[in-house]
Amino acid sequence: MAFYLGLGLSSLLFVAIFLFKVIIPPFNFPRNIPTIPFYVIFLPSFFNIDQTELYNNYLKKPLERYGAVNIFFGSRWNILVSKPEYLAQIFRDENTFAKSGNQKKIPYSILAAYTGENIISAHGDAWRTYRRVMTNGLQFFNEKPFVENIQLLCDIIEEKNQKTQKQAIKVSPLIQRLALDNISQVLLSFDFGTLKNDLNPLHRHLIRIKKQIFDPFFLTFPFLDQLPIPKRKRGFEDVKKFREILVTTVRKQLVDNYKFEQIQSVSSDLIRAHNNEVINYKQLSDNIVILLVAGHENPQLAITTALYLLAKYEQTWQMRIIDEIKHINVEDIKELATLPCLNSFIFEAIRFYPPLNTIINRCTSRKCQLGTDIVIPKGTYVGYNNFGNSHNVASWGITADSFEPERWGNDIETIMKNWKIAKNNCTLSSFHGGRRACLGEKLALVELRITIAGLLQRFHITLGSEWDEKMTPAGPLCPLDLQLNFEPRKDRKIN
Ligand code: HEM
Repeated sequence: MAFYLGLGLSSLLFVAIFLFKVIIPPFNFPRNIPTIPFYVIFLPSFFNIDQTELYNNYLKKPLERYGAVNIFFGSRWNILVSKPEYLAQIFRDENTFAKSGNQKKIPYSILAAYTGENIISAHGDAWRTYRRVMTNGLQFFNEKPFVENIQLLCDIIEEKNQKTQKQAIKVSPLIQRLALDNISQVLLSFDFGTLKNDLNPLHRHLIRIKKQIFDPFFLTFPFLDQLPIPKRKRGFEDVKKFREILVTTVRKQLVDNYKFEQIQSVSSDLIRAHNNEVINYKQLSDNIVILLVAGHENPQLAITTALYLLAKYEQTWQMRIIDEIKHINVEDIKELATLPCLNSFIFEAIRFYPPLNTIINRCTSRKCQLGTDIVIPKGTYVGYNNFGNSHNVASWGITADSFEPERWGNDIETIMKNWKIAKNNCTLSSFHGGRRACLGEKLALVELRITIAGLLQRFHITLGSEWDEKMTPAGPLCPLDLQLNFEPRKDRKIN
C-alpha cells in the first residue's frame, strides 16, 4: 500500500514539475519582455490555423512592440527575436550567441541523428574548418542541370495534363523531385534520378525519413525519442541506412570514377579534405547530408511559394515576367539576373514567405544583454522569427503585409542595391546574415530564376479551384498541399 502511495505521489510530483516547466518560463528569464502563453505553439495541432495566422493573432503585437518575447518551443523556453537591431547583435556576436544546432539541443533525437554536426549547426573551430573546405564549391558550380531538369519537369507536367484531362496538379511532390535532382547533380556529383523514376529506392527512403522527422508530435516533444518506441526505433535505423547509402553513392561516383582529382566541386573538396585527414568520416557524412537536405528543401520551399504567388498574381506579375522572359534563353543565367520583374518578384516572394520561418539554434555562452535592457541568462536558447522580421511595419512601412515586388525598385541596379541593404541592416533575415550568412543564396537564386523562366515559357499557371489557400501550420513555411493548373502556352518558346 505504502509503495503504491509513494508511486502515486512521485508521479504527481513529476507531472507537477513537468507542467510547471512548460507553463512558466524559468525565473531568471527577462521580465521586461512579454511571455507568449505556452499553449499558443500547440494551437496549429488542434485548430485549422496556419503559421502566418498564428503569428498575426498571437505574436505580431508583442514582437512589434518589444522586439523580443519569451516563448515555449521544442520542449523548452526560449527567447524569440524579430527586431532588426537585436538580430544584428545576435549575428555579430557569434561567441555569446553561439550556434547550437540539434546535435547539441536534442542530441538524442532522430533529427540530430539525421544531420549531425555540420556547417550550418557547428560552432567554433569545426565550423571554420567546414567553411574553409566548402565555401568555394558552393559559390562556383555548373548550373546546366537546372536547365535540363526544368525541361524534364515540364514534360512530366504535360504528360500529367494529358492523363488527367488538365485537372489541377499537386505541386509539392513534383518540386521535391526537381529540387533533389538539381542539388544532387549540381553539388553532389550524382543523379538522384527522381524525375526519370519517382519510385527509385533512395527517393522512397527519403520520403519515409521526412515523414518520421517532421512528425509534429515528436517535433514538439523530441525527448520522446529517448524512449523505446518501435516506430521511432525504425526511424533511427532508416536514417542510419540512408546516410550510409548517400555517402557511399557520392564517394563511389567521385572516387571510383577517378573524377574527384580533376573536379572542383563541393563534394570533391569534402572528399579531398577527408582523404587528407582534415575531417573525419562522421564529419564528411554530416556535411554531405546537410548539402542534400538544405540544398533541396530550402529551394523546394522557395520554388513552391514562388509558383503560388505567380498563380495568385497571374494577371499582373506573371504577365510581366512572361513579357521579360519569353524571348530569352533560359541557359543565359547572366541575362536572367538582369531582369527587373523576375528578380524583384523573387526577392519579394522570399520576403513575404521566408522559407525558414522560426529558427532557434543559438545558445548564450554567458549572461548577456540584448539591446539596452534585456538581460539573458547563460545557457538560454535564442532564435529569430523571419516572417515577423520581414513583415515588421517599422521596417517595411504600412505595406509590409502587401505583396509588392515594386518595393524593391524599377531597375535592376536599384533592386540589387535594396536587396543588399535589407540583408545588411537585418530587416530581411531569410538568408540569415553576418558571418553565418547562407552559403547557398547564389545557387538558390540561380535555380529559382531558371525554374520560373523555364516553366513560364511553357505554361500559364493558375490556382487550382479546389485548393484551400493555406500555408503550412508549423515548421518550414510554404503553401500547404498546393494545387495548380498548368495551361500550355500557345506562344511557347522552343529553346
Ligand atoms: C531559398 C533557399 C534558401 C534559404 C531561404 C536559405 C536560408 C538559410 C538560412 C536562414 C540559414 C541560417 C540557418 C541557421 O542558422 O540555422 C542558412 C545557412 C546556410 N545555408 Fe541556406 N538557404 C537556402 C538555400 C541553400 C542552398 C541551396 C544551400 C546549398 C547547400 C544552402 C547552404 C547553406 C549553408 C552551407 C549554410 C550555413 C552557413 C554558415 O553557417 O556558415 N542554403 N541558409
